[in-house]
Amino acid sequence: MPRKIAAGNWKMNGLSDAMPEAIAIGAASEGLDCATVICPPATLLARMGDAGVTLGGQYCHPAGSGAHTGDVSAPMLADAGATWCITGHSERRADHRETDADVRAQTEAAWDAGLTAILCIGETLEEREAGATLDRLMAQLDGSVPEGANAENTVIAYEPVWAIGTGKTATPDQVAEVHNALRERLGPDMALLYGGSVKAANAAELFALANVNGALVGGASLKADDFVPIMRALSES
Ligand SMILES: O=C(CO)COP(=O)(O)O
Repeated sequence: MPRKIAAGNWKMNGLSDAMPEAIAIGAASEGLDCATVICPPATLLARMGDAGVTLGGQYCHPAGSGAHTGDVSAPMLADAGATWCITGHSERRADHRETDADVRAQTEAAWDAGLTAILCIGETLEEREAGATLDRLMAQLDGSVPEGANAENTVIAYEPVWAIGTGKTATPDQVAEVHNALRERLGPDMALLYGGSVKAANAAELFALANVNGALVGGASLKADDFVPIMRALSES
């Protein structure tokens, strides 16, 4: 059985006054039948160690250290308290021109530092409208999932690019079609998360789908009042 995971991606949001949100999320996560992971900006990782929530990075450089100004490595994330790391988020693929090969190298670096990777894939609206969704996703898996990926070291997040931050959640049918194909491809044990405008109002119907094992949540993970109902819906699913 795949594990259930409610993951929050805070993206480039969060100053030190966000600590009470993390603490409230950590407190609410106790006793739930799912894992809760918050991926804050790197600047908050170390100080969120006491919040009682599992932590992840949002990206890691393929190298462990070196002359890479402004970057953060997987060992640094682990040193700051992270045990997870997002790789291949579409915003990084777009903003930083990260390729599948880059994502693959980052994922290997995350594993080497003992981090579990949340590896993201997703199609653009153009690709969906061209009927190329599954081909695109399978190509991303081919290119970015390293040899040796398993249910312990890797979670796959399906995030349609057109559903991120737009309020346009994929329909349950659209999510089911993709997740069923991912399940067939990746085997019975790997956790498959959906991401893209997940909120309390749509979480339960997404988690009711057979091959949805959780969510990677952006905007609705920033406040405990928004995220905790999503965590609870997953726990109860
Ligand atoms: O990109 C996402 C999570 O990684 C989804 O973001 P939103 O939940 O804000 O749409």
